Amino acid sequence: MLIAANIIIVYLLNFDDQFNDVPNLNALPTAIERKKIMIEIKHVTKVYGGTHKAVDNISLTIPTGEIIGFIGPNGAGKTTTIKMITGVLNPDEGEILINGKNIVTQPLEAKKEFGIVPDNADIFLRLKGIEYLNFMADIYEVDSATRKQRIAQLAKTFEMENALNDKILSYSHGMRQKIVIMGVLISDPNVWILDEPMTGLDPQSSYSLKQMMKEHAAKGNTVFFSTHVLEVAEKLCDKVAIINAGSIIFFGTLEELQHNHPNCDSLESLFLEVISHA
Ligand SMILES: Nc1ncnc2c1ncn2[C@@H]1O[C@H](COP(=O)(O)OP(=O)(O)OP(=O)(O)O)[C@@H](O)[C@H]1O
Repeated sequence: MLIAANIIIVYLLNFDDQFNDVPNLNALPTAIERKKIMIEIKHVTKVYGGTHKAVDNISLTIPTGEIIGFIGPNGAGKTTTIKMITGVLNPDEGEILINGKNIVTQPLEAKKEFGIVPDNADIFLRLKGIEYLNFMADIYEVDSATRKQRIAQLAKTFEMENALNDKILSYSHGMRQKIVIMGVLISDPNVWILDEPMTGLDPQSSYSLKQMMKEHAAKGNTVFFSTHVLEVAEKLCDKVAIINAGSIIFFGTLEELQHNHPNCDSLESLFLEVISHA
């Protein structure tokens, strides 16, 4: 009896040791999942034209389960960074891993881990919306039952049901943005990377997208998006990364940012303060 009790105690102690930083055992799988690192940017530099350092030795570690806002003034290096994360451009120095896959040396494996909404939604203009969605579903091997269900759901969310049989060429800017977002979401990637995703969206679609971003992160996934709209970043993000002239000048929570600058009462004033001292 005593031996059995000892075995149970030793087991419980070891169990507790393994998870001693997890406060709630009911939340165990999510807590462990959230410790995973999804995007690792290590000492990355990009030089245009041999001389212009658009991105200068930046490092960011982005875990799962969080929404990260990427903010900075015009020309700071946001799009260049996003293009390197997604394999559109190769860094001149450093490396980028998406869920452990190197975007330069393992591009096919790395690209399966994320979906990208680029800043320019003018793509595949000669295709009909539905053809584009099926094309994206084919690339990511989404089976027909799943794609049918996702297309119906996304079309409803973004109020695009009546537009899917029209050519993308005939769409407004906002509708083009919506079809690109739908094309990304159809494969349900773990990591969402979005470059200025709210631009051109009407209030309802913008609201829906923000809700979807929150739900996606709450499920233990990662959302990384650039924006100039600081109110959006303020309300939506778990953390912000601020880039200025190619360098990361802050990465952390808004509380941490505010702690460093107690006189500022909004992300806008914090942002202006940080940029002015950079
Ligand atoms: N293809 C290119 N060739 C040369 N220079 C470039 C190229 N693309 C960007 N740049 C320069 O690199 C810098 C960073 O540009 P980038 O587009 O990454 O900034 P950004 O933060 O996304 O800006 P914005 O908020 O205005 O979209 C800028 O000085 C820009 O002029």
